[in-house]
Parts: sequence; C-alpha cells; structure tokens
Amino acid sequence: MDHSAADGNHRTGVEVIKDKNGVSQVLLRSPRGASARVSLHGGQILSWKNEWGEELLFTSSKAILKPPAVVRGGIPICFPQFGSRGPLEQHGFARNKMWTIDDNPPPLQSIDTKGKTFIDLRLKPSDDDFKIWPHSFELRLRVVLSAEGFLTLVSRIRNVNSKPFSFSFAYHTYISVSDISEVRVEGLETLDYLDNLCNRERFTEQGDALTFETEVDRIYLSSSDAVAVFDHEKKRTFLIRKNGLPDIVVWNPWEKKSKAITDFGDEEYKVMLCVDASVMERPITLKPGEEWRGRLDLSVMASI
Ligand SMILES: O=P(O)(O)OC[C@H]1O[C@@H](O)[C@H](O)[C@@H](O)[C@@H]1O
Repeated sequence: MDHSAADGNHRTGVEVIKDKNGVSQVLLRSPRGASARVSLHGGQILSWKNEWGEELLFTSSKAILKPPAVVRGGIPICFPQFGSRGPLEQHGFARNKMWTIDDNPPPLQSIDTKGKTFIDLRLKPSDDDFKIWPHSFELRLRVVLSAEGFLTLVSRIRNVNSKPFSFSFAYHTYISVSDISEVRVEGLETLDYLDNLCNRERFTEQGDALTFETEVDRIYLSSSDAVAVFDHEKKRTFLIRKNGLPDIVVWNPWEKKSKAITDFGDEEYKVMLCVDASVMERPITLKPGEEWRGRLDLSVMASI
C-alpha cells in the first residue's frame, strides 16, 4: 500500500506494507536507491541499505519476527528504561508496543527534510502501560533517509501529565560488521565507562581505540557527539553522530553469551556490534509540559 493513497498526504518514496504476521512496516526509499524499513511494532528500524543494496544493520538469522518478541537486530527503541536497572523489564516497553503513523506531528524545524524521505511515528501509553509506568507521555519518532542514504532518527518525548517523570533511553543500534576482530571504534578514548560485566564498576578507557577480543558490555559516559566504527575488512566506516544522548553503550556478547541467547546464532557475534547512543547514567526528568529530544545521525563512508 502506498502511504500517499492511505492518508491523502502524498510523500514520494514512502510505502506501507504488511509483513506475514500482519505487522505494518514503512518502507522509505531515497531517489538514489538507498532504503530503510521501519516496523510499527516498537518503532524499530529493521533494515537500512545503501544505494548498492548492501544491508548496514545486523539482524540475527534466528530473530523472531512475530510480536510481542523484539526483533534481534536493527535499531530497537528503548524507553522509558534502558538496561535492566529500574522498575521495568530490560530496555523498557516501547520496543514491544504497537506504534502508529503520525500524520500531523508538531513541527520539527531543526530537521531539514527537503529532498529527503521521512515518516513520523508515535507511541502513546495504553492502560496496561500506565499500570506498570504511571506517567502520561507522547513519544514521537521521525525517521529520515537522505538522498545519499544517511539515516537520521529524532525522538521527542513530551510529558503530558501533571507530575514530573524520569526516563532513560537508547537507540540500540546493531551495526553489521564483516569481522569483529578487525573492527576499531574511535571517539571513546580517555572516557570513563561503567562495566556491566563488573557490576557496573567505573573504569577509564586507556586505549587509543576500542578493539574486540572478548565480551564487551560497557556504558561510556558523557561521550563526544561523534563516534566512528571502522570495519577494515569491508573498508567502510560508520559515523555515529548524536545529540541529546550523552552516553554510548558498546555491546558484543562474544562466544559464550551468544550460545545462551535463543534468538541469536552461535557465531553471529563475529558480524555485529551494538553501539547505542543513549541516556543512561543520568536519566532525563521532564516537568509537566516539557519535551526532550534525542537525535541520531548514521552515515557510512568508504575507508582506506
Ligand atoms: O537481549 P536484549 O534485552 O535486547 O539486550 C541485549 C544487550 O543490550 C545491551 O545494550 C546491554 O548493555 C546488554 O547488557 C544486553 O545484554
């Protein structure tokens, strides 16, 4: 189904399709052939391809595509809790709720959509959500694909309640890499991090760049707004730019943990890396009527 036909609001390059489980997905296509696929289940980015049709995000071959499971891969949106600490299930409930297409979002001036393909999604809490997290919010997500194939995600969270609330948040980004042992992450040098594998003990990053030879699960604190992931074998570099999201979680389950994750292949840790722009250490507090924004810009370029 062409979204333009569905709502009378013509948008070139935007199509709404249903997957085999009846879940709607929005397909964005740039004029140069790049594409992104977003599920209304979780507002999750399921796929991001460059103009040559190469998939840039990792999705497990064992991913469960039927709700309420969260697809193992792509970019799940984690809200109102990221991680396991807090009153809610790990990574919050937004990633396994049904979102809707938002045809009349409030203006978002800072995002130039000229010549770009985009969609706005929205999540409002259900009565059941309210029982486990008693706060009224509006969560909006704009997904923008530029002609060159760069992907921008902008989330807006508004407190529509009469009392303040606090939350953490993440774009839980599964990057596809060719060989994890050949990957280098730059932009985290000298930062303090909390190590999830050592009961969140605080350390300082000593190396020039982060490389991988074992399980990693770290929360880098107050990072700069640009981090680069170099994939030597593929000769490409992912540039992750962010705004409003101070922390970066880096996760690779490595060999042993991979075997314990049911929707993840035993060897798949070799071809993925999560680099999650997030709000983790210091949750955001919104007073009634206040709004928070968090922006992620992903681009990929050839490296030498
Ligand atoms: O299996 P989940 O809930 O999607 O989480 C995967 C991983 O997500 C990472 O962000 C966390 O730091 C890890 O601790 C966690 O294991």
